[in-house]
Amino acid sequence: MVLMLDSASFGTPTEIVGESARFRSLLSLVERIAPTTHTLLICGPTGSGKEVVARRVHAQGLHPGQPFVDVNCGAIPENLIESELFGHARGAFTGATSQRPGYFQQVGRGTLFLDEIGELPLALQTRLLRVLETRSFRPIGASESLRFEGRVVAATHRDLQAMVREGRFREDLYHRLTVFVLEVPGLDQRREDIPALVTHFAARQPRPLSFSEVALERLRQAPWPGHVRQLRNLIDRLGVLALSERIGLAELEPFLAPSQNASAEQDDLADALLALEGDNKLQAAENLLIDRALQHSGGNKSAAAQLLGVSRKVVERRLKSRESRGQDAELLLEEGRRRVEAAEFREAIPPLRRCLDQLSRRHGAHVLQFEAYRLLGVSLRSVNGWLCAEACACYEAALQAGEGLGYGSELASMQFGIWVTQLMTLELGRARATAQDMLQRARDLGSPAALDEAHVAMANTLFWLGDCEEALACLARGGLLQGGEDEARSGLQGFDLVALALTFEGLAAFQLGAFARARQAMQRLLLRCGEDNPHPFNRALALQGAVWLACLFEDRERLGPLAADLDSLSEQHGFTFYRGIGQVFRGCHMGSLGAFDEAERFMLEGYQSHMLNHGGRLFHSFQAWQRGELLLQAGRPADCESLLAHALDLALEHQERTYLGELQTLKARARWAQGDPDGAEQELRSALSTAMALGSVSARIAAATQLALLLRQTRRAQQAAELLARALRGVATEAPPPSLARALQLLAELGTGH
Ligand SMILES: Nc1ncnc2c1ncn2[C@@H]1O[C@H](COP(=O)(O)OP(=O)(O)OP(=O)(O)O)[C@@H](O)[C@H]1O
Repeated sequence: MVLMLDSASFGTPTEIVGESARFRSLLSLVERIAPTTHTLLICGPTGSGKEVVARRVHAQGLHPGQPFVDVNCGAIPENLIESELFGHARGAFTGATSQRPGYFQQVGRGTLFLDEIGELPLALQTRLLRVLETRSFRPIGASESLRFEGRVVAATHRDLQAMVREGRFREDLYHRLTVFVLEVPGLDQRREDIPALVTHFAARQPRPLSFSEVALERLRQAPWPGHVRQLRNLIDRLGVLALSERIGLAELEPFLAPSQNASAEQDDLADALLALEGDNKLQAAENLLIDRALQHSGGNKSAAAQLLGVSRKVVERRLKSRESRGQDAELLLEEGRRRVEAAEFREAIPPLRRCLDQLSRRHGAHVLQFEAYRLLGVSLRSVNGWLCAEACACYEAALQAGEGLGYGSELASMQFGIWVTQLMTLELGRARATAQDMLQRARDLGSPAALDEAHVAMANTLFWLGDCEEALACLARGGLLQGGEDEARSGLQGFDLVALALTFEGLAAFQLGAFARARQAMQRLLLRCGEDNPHPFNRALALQGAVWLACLFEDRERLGPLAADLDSLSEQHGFTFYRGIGQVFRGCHMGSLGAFDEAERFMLEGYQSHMLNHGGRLFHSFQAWQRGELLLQAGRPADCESLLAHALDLALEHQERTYLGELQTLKARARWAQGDPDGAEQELRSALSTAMALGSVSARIAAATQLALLLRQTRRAQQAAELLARALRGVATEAPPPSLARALQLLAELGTGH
């Protein structure tokens, strides 16, 4: 840890060199952000100049006369870091003989530079977040909180986003820190700056050096994996050791070649150490060294200590502290498990986080790590809902730790949890990859329950990706289409997989124009919706499928009661997502009765409060289609068009293709209603080709019907008849939905010249 309150800290601008376009644009960003109080994150490779930039921010900030406190989060021993940051009251713990102000207090209104923020243990990340949110902190053992008046500038050379995904960095803290991010480019990104930097460092030598053009060029071309710091070190060495003050290629080469080889080897070694498991690489490297020395010495501690160049006592102390850390981790895990078993999920989170912190420094602790990540994932999910990204990251970490430990079905369950989150957040590409892994895992396990679940997951994902034919084929491959009325297949999670399979069978069949089959699926779902279904969640699943199909078939009589039933059942049992679906369909029903305002209110409430606010975006295209329809009918075509434009963007961005044709058709109708038939015609033609490309018969019927109406209105009845006839060719007319009946009616009218 370095604590610096040097002269540069109090307003003297730190010299900073760099003329390249990339560096100049960084400096101009600094100039704009510095005189604010925003928290900043500075990213860039080690030695690129992150601290120099932080000092520049301070110097150009609102309080350059206040302290600049430099804290290296990776270098403070973990047991001291809390008291170093927050300070402590007298007697707060053994050895706290006097009160001590922490850095948050020492910094006053100045800048607290948290270097290597990625090394901060999870428990302290939580505390830091709280300080940033409340602008106050409480020293250990103190009764009163103090106000934090300074500014936090954090820096890291790590990929914090990846750490968030791995559950090693808190997502909420990440978002708090990344409102403003300054990227310091590595030296390889701005070689133009090398000559100026060389001149700058050369001038600071006891004997100022000068460089020949070729020598400068050689330096410009050389690799600089240690960036500016490595360059500065080289010039410093030249300053002391070069025989002449004028540096040509001959003087330079001996310093460059061997030192670069040596430093490259050291870099390789350091990189290998940085790739060790766990958060605290220093601790991991130390463990590795001690273990290796003990191996060489055949377990003799004195001989190992000699190899390490320390006393035997040091080796013993380190081994002991490692042992006690291990015991702590087991106790913490035990406490976490007890809490989870007592459904005290919120209380289970802190001990589990601490446990994982400790385990991260231990090798081969996969069993404990698996269990701790699993329990933490369960707890986070219970507290924050299905869409909690941190919970998902915990499941992913558990999956990694548990691989090869023989926890087959537990891992499959966790993978299902990950898939649900990916699906709900519309990461459809990743959801498909996860479903694929689930299929493979289920086959390896030889578990029919896991296999059923994986097939349903894959079919569901394929449906949203717009591949309805493949979704049906997948259900068939999984043997999920032949089930009788009372068939019960519940997978590993205990859900009614038959209800889900019927839902996606019905929806996919509808899109493919197999309307009789879709109606049959709806009938079978209706049988599972009744009050006699003893499992509320399974009832909600069946209701969801039935109400959705009733809406597609414009079956008003069923739509209203089913939607109300789904809404109240979900409210009663806290099924947030299904509550949202219930309300959207209630809106659809009210819209069909002409109660537009109330319908819109229900739809907005359903989608925004119960889905979007919880991070769920699935169902977005369907609800936008229905809400757009409502706006159009209510005489608000401009609102309809802008809603649809946004919905189309989002759907395309996420590959959510199922309802693309419907969205495009509706957008075209909105344009037509605003007096732009040419624009509408173009859009309808494009909707028609989208529907063809996706193989969506229902979207094809909708687009062709509208286009035929438009052509008829613009005196091209012949063309209209041909186009519609072509579009309807081969469509099965058995049990048609009203949309097909209307299309057939129009075709008949066009044929008879009406
Ligand atoms: N643009 C610059 N102008 C002048 N000196 C610089 C510049 N960038 C870096 N330096 C010098 O290079 C050395 C390394 O810079 P600094 O400590 O800011 O890097 P860093 O990215 O914070 O490194 P780390 O990730 O290891 O903390 C320092 O001696 C600093 O003075």
